[in-house]
Amino acid sequence: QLDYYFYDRTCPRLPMIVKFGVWAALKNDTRMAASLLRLHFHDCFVNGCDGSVLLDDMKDFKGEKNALPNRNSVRGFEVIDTIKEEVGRACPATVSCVDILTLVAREAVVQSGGFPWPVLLGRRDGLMASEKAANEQLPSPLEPLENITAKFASNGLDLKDVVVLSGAHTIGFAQCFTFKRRLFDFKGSGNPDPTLDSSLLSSLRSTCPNTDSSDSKLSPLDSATSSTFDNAYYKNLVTNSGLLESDQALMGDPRSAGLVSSYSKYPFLFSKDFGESMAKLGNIGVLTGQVGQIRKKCGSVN
Ligand code: HEM
Ligand SMILES: [Ca+2]
Ligand SMILES: [Ca+2]
Repeated sequence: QLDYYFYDRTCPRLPMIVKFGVWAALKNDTRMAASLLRLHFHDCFVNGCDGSVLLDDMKDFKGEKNALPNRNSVRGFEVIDTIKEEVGRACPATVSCVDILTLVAREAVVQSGGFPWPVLLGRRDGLMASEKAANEQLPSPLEPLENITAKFASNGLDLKDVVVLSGAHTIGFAQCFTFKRRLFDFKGSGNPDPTLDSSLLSSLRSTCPNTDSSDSKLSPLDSATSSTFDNAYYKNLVTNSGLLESDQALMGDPRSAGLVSSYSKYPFLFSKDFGESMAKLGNIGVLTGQVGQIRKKCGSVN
């Protein structure tokens, strides 16, 4: 029921407004590309792509913004709100917040040097959000690949999608607390993670000293090219230079390691597969037809 031309007649300026809105946001803050891409992922993994992540706490439910994986971590809501207002001026009550977020995620990748992919449109905004579902369904960097793969599987995504979509970590940053146990006392061993390159280890230890006060310091997910959407993420994994445990864990299973190796050698293959997996991600649990609504403001239901 989604289609590529959904707003062609009703909002022809939509693509330009999204493009400009993302450009203006990245001009001030290149990291925002990563944050917007992640916001789309965190929406689609919790009750499908329905804009739930954008909702503030309401009278009858707690939103997802304060769920553990999101609190003090996801960002970019103001960018979505600004674009939504602009779209609303051009085409009142026409374009859903979730479609804007989906288009923004692609635009963020393209403006960071990645390739575009076709995006189906016509998703409608959901009426609720769930802090509990966000806590339960979003993957943690500390859980094993099997668990992460199971969370993807419950959204209709397979191991290949896990490997391909993890490539989103070619841009953006992580806070020290998300990977710190690799640096000092890995799983109670008293030693650092043996699958962490020693020169990366020493530079991470200087960014993230072994004190609680370093917990929110930032380190690039891709130490080679943190603001370019390329295949350097996979090259890093091949040389034990992934940042998160869940990143480096892709080398720990022969099936995922094989894919990592291919993407490290063939950037075009990565771009093609990334687009295909992003299209799958963007179609998870969508609302169409008369279900849901077109929100007036992305932070609240009408
Ligand atoms: C495979 C399981 C995944 C895990 C365990 C994971 C975990 C994380 C963690 C812990 C961070 C750092 C958050 C912080 O420090 O505040 C992060 C950042 C990020 N994640 Fe993931 N992630 C996963 C998959 C994905 C997917 C599928 C995408 C998008 C398609 C994605 C896109 C991003 C981006 C772009 C950032 C950087 C955000 C920024 O700089 O604001 N991640 N992820
Ligand atoms: Ca959602
Ligand atoms: Ca990169």
